[in-house]
Amino acid sequence: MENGAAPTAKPVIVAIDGPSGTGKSSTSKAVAAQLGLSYLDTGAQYRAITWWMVHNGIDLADPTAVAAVAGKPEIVSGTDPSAPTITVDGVDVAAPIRTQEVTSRVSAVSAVPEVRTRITELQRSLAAGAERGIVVEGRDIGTTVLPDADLKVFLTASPEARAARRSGELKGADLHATREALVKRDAADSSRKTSPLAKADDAVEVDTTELTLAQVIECVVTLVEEKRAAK
Ligand SMILES: Nc1ncnc2c1ncn2[C@@H]1O[C@H](COP(=O)(O)OP(=O)(O)O)[C@@H](O)[C@H]1O
Ligand SMILES: Nc1ccn([C@@H]2O[C@H](COP(=O)(O)OP(=O)(O)O)[C@@H](O)[C@H]2O)c(=O)n1
Repeated sequence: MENGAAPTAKPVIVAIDGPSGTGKSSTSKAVAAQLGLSYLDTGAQYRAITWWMVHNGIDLADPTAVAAVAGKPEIVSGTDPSAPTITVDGVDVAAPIRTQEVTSRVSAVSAVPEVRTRITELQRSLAAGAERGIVVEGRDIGTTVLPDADLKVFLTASPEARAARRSGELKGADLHATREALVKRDAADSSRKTSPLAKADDAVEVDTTELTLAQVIECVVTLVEEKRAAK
């Protein structure tokens, strides 16, 4: 090796998909931080474009109107797992994209093919630029965005466990209402025509219902290390 430098490890690409509240964000951030990889929350990108549409008074019930402006907002994602960021036209939208207003509308916007094409391009370009590799979490990463990922994980959990986790986050939120909203969003995301929420045939499925977050993180880190060793 020239100058005695250690051989550079090949970048590793990890796709983590699954419905809401299965632990994708928490797991992906921790795995990326532990392994020195970049991290991309693709749900935040769909939330950001939805926020921009709401902010600009676009009629979200009209897919043609949404498609017509899909290329307008500039969405920038920071991929450091210890401090992920998201801006739209230079505005920090990390907080406003988590409001109920955005959460209840994001499935309608993310179902529009022109929106998906635009956001998918951004995701592929960020993944290609990640020098050490990246953990990308979402709904269609293993099936559509990065079908050649080194490792694909599909997280699941019972609707009850997922609702309990979510209402724990949204202080005071009604458990039943949270469960209903979550199941409704999953149904919309799974039934859309373009790139629905789905497990890739070659994804490892991990049911997190009875696992602690630490156990899920350990399981995924082990899977990544096995793949890395085999590269
Ligand atoms: N295995 C787990 N057990 C208990 N709580 C969890 C587990 N995984 C994640 N959580 C918690 O559930 C909530 C939702 O997790 P998150 O990672 O945001 O899920 P997702 O990205 O799939 O929507 C967070 O508050 C997180 O700390
Ligand atoms: N790869 C992805 C990621 C998210 N999404 C959309 O974005 C929404 C928000 O995703 P999210 O990951 O922030 O959702 P939560 O897991 O935080 O509830 C989803 O309900 C989908 O409509 C998508 O269509 N494709």
